Amino acid sequence: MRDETLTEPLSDDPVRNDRDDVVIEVRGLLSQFGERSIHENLDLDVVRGEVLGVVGGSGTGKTVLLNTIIGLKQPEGGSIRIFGHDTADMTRAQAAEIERRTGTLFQQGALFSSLTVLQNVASPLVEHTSLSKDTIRELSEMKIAMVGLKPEVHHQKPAELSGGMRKRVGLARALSLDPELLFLDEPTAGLDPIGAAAFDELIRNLSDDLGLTVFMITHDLDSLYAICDKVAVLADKHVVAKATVAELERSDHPWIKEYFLGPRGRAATKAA
Ligand SMILES: Nc1ncnc2c1ncn2[C@@H]1O[C@H](COP(=O)(O)OP(=O)(O)OP(=O)(O)O)[C@@H](O)[C@H]1O
Repeated sequence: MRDETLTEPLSDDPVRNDRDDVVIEVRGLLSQFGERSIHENLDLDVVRGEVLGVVGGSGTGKTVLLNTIIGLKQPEGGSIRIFGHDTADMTRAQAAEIERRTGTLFQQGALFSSLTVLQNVASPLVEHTSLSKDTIRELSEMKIAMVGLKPEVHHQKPAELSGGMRKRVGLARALSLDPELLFLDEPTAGLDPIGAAAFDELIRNLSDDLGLTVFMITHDLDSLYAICDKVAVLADKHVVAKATVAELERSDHPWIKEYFLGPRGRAATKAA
């Protein structure tokens, strides 16, 4: 159960929205590996058009939550609805439709090392559409330009690129099917502060321009302040709060307090 004291300083209902523009609805989620539970009774709503930051201590289950929402891990209990479809009860066609409407940037980029940048970005289009080769190439080139990469990279392999460029290629691939919903697992991890700020700005602009809903796991406080509309906090095996950073700064939860009001949190507040 959520700590009721936490709901006090936060807006309306911090975790559940009960609104019809909910894109992801998680209810009573139970996630386990063997006997060990990672999530218990976890509720979360992600609302259309919001950039949601997902934070929590190391090992609290942020990546497991993402993997469970996108269907890479089956939940042991509870329910998950994406675009109104219950993920436990979908036809293959519905699952394919959801895959087409979502894009994911995994923590390590998960690029195919033997393929060029262009081939990597094109791969979801090859898999999910019957477009001609020329159209796929043109669309992929557009996505590569959209994430701020030059045409010179088209024929390079991932290993020839910097970490920041690889992240951008991963983002271009995640955007290749024009998703409505984007999952990002620590997109700025491993980037220098300037590269991270540029990547943050890119995500915010994409969200604003394309109306994307973004689910972004991050440890990067600067990203939370710079681009997130709301932040969901994972602790004690569930989402203990979902609120704006300003609201979370007033929370009494010990982990949230330490996170936002500790030295790094204060530095990020000043910089924001
Ligand atoms: N395939 C697996 N088998 C067993 N345990 C797993 C597996 N995947 C994750 N776990 C465990 O689930 C817990 C949550 O892992 P997860 O990667 O979701 O944490 P996280 O919050 O994303 O952490 P970090 O911030 O360090 O990336 C960890 O204790 C991890 O060891």
